[in-house]
Amino acid sequence: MLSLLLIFTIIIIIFYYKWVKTFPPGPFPLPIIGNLHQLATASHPHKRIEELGKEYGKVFTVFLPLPVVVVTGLEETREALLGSKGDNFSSRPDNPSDSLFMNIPNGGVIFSEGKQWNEQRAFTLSTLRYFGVGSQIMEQKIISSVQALFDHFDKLDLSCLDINWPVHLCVGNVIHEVLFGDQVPYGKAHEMRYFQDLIDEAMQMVRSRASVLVVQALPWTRHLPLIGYWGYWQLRNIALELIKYVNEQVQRVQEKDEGIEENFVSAYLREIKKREKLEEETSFNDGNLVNTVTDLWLAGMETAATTIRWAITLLTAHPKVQEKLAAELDEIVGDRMISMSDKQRLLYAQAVVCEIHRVSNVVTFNVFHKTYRDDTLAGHFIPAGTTVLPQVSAVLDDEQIFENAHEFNPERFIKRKNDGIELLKDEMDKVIAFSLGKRQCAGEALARMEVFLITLSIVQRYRLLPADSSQLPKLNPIFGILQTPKPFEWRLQNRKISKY
Ligand code: HEM
Repeated sequence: MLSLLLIFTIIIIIFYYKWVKTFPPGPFPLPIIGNLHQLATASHPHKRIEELGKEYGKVFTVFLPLPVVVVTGLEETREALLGSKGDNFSSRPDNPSDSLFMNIPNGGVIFSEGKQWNEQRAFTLSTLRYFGVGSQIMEQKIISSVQALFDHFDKLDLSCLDINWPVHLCVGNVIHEVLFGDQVPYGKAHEMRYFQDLIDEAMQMVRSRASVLVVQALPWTRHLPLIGYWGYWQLRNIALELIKYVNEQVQRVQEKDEGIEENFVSAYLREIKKREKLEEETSFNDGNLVNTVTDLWLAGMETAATTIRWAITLLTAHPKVQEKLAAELDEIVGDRMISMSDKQRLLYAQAVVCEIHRVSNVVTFNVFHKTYRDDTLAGHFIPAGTTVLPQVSAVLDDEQIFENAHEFNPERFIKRKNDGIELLKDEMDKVIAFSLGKRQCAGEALARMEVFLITLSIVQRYRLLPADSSQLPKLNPIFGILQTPKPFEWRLQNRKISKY
């Protein structure tokens, strides 16, 4: 009996390693746990992934314990996500931690796939455009949020303050207005503050708990006591609270509360009615409305706000870059409000903002993709249904692409000539912070406008200094779902009295 069991186990192991060989090579996996032991014990799993990329090439497989094909090279990411293969690499795997924020199965736009995703994404992009993303209408919304931030600063002691929360609310208000039609005044933002703290708590849990990784790898463990609670249900409860807030906002729009302008939710409600009349199968319904809006609210607030916090941190740590940037703003914009139409003349600012996106590198792990059918990548066979991780953070950090990648150096995107400077557009295109192709960030145009206008408006108005002049901000990040800067205390010095 024992020898039969042994033979059976050996056969299973032989088949396991034959199956392992059908994927691109990577670190040696163990049966059952794959490479989990190598990643779960790393203090920063996404950095460990980057290191593996150096060992095994730009396309390799880690078993968690199911295979994940990791792509860490720029050319390989372009091959997978752009051109003829782009469609095939655009599906999403069904993963319990990715569905934490789902209100209905396959709901929303970030983690859904197939026809439902197609419909939600197309509607999201066209509605964001309709509400002015990429035009002066959105510019006005952003500037009015910046103005509210400055009015708030005017009431504070600027000799020592933590700008984290005010900046979050400034960015949060832009997406709040797009989605729900109004902004939240600084004096009445207790509820938003509560949700911000809740999101921070969730990020902290994901960062510090091995149980989260265990549930992600072995979804059935979420039904076990303790591991399930720590690794899934506690996070799910936070997600449900956030979904409940979005639900209340949707109701406010439905009941047409006073002061609410035309917004994403009202456009979505109209779309539901339109599709009902057509009597065709559709993913537009109340459940998906809440799901898509939750996706946009969370993705739209956290990533852009964190990038702007990085901008402020990096510019404080690099006073020469800050002063050069302020000088360009003085020369080209002067005292008036900055506008997107200034962008083409603000060449140094463009290089600085591009370097901010690269160095802040906020998305630690990209969202998983999945292939629909068999394919190849960099000469490797990739079977249908394989989970693929286009690890954009590894590209932004790659020393072979960006010399001295760990340094904040906007000059890398600039060619100096006798009569001025020229931007190195091909180099800037390598900063793929928003990923590429069919799944490329749906809020990219909005995020770029926010980071550009908010960062530059702050530098135009204030000199960013450390509250304690003997201490510059530390640049080693806190790793979590996002890579965030460490808390810091600032002194803001008015460069001049603003005229707007
Ligand atoms: C600096 C800020 C931002 C960064 C760095 C960023 C980055 C990303 C990345 C890396 C992805 C995953 C792409 C992939 O699957 O390969 C993504 C997806 C997404 N982002 Fe952003 N994002 C930012 C801001 C925003 C904003 C402001 C919004 C909303 C208005 C937004 C909405 C989305 C959505 C809806 C998706 C899912 C797209 C899909 O699966 O079709 N993001 N973003």
